[in-house]
Amino acid sequence: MTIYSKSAMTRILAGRSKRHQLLISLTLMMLLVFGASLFGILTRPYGFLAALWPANALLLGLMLRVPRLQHPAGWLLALLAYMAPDLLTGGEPLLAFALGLTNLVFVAAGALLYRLFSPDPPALATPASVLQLLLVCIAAAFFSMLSGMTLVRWCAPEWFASGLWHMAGFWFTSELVNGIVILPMMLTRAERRVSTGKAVSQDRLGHALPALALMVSVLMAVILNGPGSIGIPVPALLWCALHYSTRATVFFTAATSLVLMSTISGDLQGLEQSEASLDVIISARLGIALVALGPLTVACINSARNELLQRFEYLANHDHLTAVLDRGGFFARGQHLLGSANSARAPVAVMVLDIDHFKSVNDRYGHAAGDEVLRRFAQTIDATLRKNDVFGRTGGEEFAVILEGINRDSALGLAERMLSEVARQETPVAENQTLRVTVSIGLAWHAQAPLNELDNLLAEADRALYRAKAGGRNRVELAELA
Ligand SMILES: Nc1nc2c(ncn2[C@@H]2O[C@H](COP(=O)(O)OP(=O)(O)OP(=O)(O)O)[C@@H](O)[C@H]2O)c(=O)[nH]1
Repeated sequence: MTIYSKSAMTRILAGRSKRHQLLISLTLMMLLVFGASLFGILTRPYGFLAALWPANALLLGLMLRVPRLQHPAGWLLALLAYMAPDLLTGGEPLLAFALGLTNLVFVAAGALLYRLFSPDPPALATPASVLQLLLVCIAAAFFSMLSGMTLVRWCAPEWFASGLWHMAGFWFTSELVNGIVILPMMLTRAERRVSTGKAVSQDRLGHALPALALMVSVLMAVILNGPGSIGIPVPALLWCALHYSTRATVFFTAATSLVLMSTISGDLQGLEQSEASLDVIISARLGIALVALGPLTVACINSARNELLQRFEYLANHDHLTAVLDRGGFFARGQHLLGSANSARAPVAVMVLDIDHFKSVNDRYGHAAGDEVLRRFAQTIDATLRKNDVFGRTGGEEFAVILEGINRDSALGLAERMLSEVARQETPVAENQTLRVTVSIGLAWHAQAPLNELDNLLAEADRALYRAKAGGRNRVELAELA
């Protein structure tokens, strides 16, 4: 199953008061906007718009992930953080204000549009979310462009010497490409993949190949630097999308796009802002933005497919009532554990657990109550086990456990603890009525895991279980081994 881990921001904010959390979030937001704007300003040719402007997409992503930042104080502080680097680098106060407001228009429009799609914070996880990203970025870039064409033009008419339409195209594509390339980094959650059981060291070079191919193709694109350069990294990016997680693909796509953008914008530095050079940059930016959608979509489809496969695998190996391994899953994992215990010459313990007089629970309280007893019983036993122990439901009210590297006394002690935990557990079976059940356990322990089928070990434990039942139930019996 794919499990999403906590974001860095969530970890920083954990355990603090709400006010304290808001203060930390606002400070981090200001630092982010300030740093990203400063970086953008350094890529800005003299008297012109920046070649790379990640600040807006970063701020939008942050506001979407931490919605309480969308607060009057948040907007005001963000405006100041936009203006500060401009002023520190000798910018005109009025122009810095107009640019800051225009940047906020992108962020506010994006946040509003995402909220129209869904009240929940968006995540880049499905192909539909890539389409949503495109629509939001087009609309936000359009509104930001309108603001730029009015507010900024009024403050710095010289920026518009190359003509209104060209400037509109330049502004729009700049916001669009930065949005499509940067925003996914803020909207993708880390995926923790469940191990498939394959060797971890499996072909490290093979794992690195897509990334290496991408580096080579980006290098080729930079060296050739022609109109077709944008397409050169596409096959390698698609390979990365099929091979790595969505988050890694998002990172590779962003890095590739930023390299391509700075290469193309680098050509602008020192050039006259001729209509021809602006045309090239506008079309290149559009191309980069739209090309980036390909790997993002493939990564989302691939990750949704992997998640589905993992879900199927889970369903195929787990009992739907108790959520522990079913008979097939238990045998597959148990046999694997037995094999590794045998290779390590480690001791192994196998237990068979059977709830006592379970038939009478069904007969007296009904099948639903019996099901609840089974669920709670499974949870109780599971809570006594370690991560590597294998526990499953092997029959109706019969369960089994296999443990590696445990000595005889510890195995017996654990089984005794299971008896007492189960006997303590109360299960509601009717209104104002709870029920306690007991369990009998047959335990087979080997000082060194035998090269045996799991079936045989279970049969040994089963014979011990039979004696536990015959001996009065609610007890553990140790198998007498040859
Ligand atoms: N509620 C419920 N009952 C189940 C399920 N699977 C099996 N059972 C019941 O479990 C009972 C097992 O009863 P028996 O094998 O006679 O054993 P017991 O009553 O526990 O008696 P001892 O094992 O000898 O202590 C049967 O009544 C089955 O119908 C299930 O998924 N849900």
